[in-house]
Amino acid sequence: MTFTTHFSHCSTSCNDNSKLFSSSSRSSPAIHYRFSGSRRLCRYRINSANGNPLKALPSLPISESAADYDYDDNVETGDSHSTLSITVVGASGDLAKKKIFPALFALYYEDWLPQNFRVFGYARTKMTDEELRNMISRTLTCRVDKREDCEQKMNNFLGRCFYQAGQYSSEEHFAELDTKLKEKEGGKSSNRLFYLSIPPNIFVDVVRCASLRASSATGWTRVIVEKPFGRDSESSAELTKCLKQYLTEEQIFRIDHYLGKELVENLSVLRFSNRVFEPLWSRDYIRNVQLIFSEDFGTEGRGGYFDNYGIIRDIMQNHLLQILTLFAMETPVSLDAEDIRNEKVKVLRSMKTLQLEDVTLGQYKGFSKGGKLYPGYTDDPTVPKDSITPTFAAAALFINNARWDGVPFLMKAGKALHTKRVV
Ligand SMILES: NC(=O)C1=CN([C@@H]2O[C@H](COP(=O)(O)OP(=O)(O)OC[C@H]3O[C@@H](n4cnc5c(N)ncnc54)[C@H](OP(=O)(O)O)[C@@H]3O)[C@@H](O)[C@H]2O)C=CC1
Ligand SMILES: O=C1O[C@H](COP(=O)(O)O)[C@@H](O)[C@H](O)[C@H]1O
Repeated sequence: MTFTTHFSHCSTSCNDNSKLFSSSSRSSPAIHYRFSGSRRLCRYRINSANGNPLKALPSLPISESAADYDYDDNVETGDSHSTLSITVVGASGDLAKKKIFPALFALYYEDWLPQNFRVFGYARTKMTDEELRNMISRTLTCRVDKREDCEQKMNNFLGRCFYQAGQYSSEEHFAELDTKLKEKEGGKSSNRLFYLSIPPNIFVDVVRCASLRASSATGWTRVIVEKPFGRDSESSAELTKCLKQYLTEEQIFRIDHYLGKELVENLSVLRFSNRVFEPLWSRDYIRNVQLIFSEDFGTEGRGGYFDNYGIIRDIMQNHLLQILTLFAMETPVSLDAEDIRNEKVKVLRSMKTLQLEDVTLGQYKGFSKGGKLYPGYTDDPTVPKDSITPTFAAAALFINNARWDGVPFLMKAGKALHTKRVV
């Protein structure tokens, strides 16, 4: 039997970050999960009723004038005495546009955010508040089965979005951000969340500037860090060391959004709660395991990040490796995060070091089809013309343990391929 894993497209969800928006500080762990001023407990998983991704409704028409939005400037937004300020650092980028702003809106739409929240975009690109709102409004969607008030909710959400331009290594610019945050927080006790939607090589600069000049003096400050966590084990260790100069471990939330995908989440349940599968889950019945990530679009302006990392660091080392370890691990003592992590580490330690002859690399070239021109990787203006960064990689990995000895785990990942699918 060949085991090929099918992954559905992403549902909006976070990993085990249940503490992310909670109002508790480290000294009061007992009240984790409850939003300040919120009516409900914080679960913040935003699947539609049938568990499928939130479906798109027509986007809000692009607003020409600021008057279209329900502005929130210093308006009392609830009865709570505290506020939540979410700053998306790298707000002009791909991840922010495609996933973070839509996910924040989904949280708001579903009533999972505290009453007094605001969203701030921060990046080097010059933008006004209105331009940020117009950019965000193009990506907002509502659930199909709950369309009521969708447009109104979008307007309300957009009215709570603000923008501050600045450099990532400038303490002065983060002090300006702090002034803006304070102005909108209106003297209330404030919790602050910084979402680092930027290339990892600038994480430390941002954390330094944000913690020295823009952290909350009256509530908690937390930071979400996106994969990849460094370029190699040395830079990853260095990154952790640097982050810890400014933050405690409890303030850092590392994200790999593939762990929030439905099938990935269900993998352990399928395996460990189903007695049919467990005896078949080994070299005796599985000839090979294939993990395939295929996108039908290229970098499209993301060269600033992608070209320094390439497809192995962008997809394989994190998303696909996480799935591989979940697939291959032994039964954990419990489904607690720490027990699962321990089993995953054992798989990684049993893996044979990857040999160069077991890897194939490639880079997509431009071509034309049916009169349409498809640009190559180095045609992207954000990519250096002489780049040799791989956009495609295939590798055969082996796990030297009793269960998987001799079974190849075939990983393939590529951008600008024929189809979009993760299999
Ligand atoms: N895109 C996606 O779907 C996903 C991305 N991620 C992760 O999110 C992070 C950001 O990715 P993504 O948004 O795609 O990347 P982008 O290339 O879109 O970069 C985000 C923003 O960072 C700034 N930036 C880009 N390159 C540089 C650079 N070399 N130096 C300083 N600033 C730079 C730019 O803002 P400005 O010029 O305005 O300052 C840009 O808009 C990465 O760690 C990635 O792994 C994780 C999951 C999914
Ligand atoms: O982490 C990343 O993931 C996206 C693909 O995510 P998906 O949820 O849309 O499958 C990828 O495009 C991007 O290069 C990478 O940084």
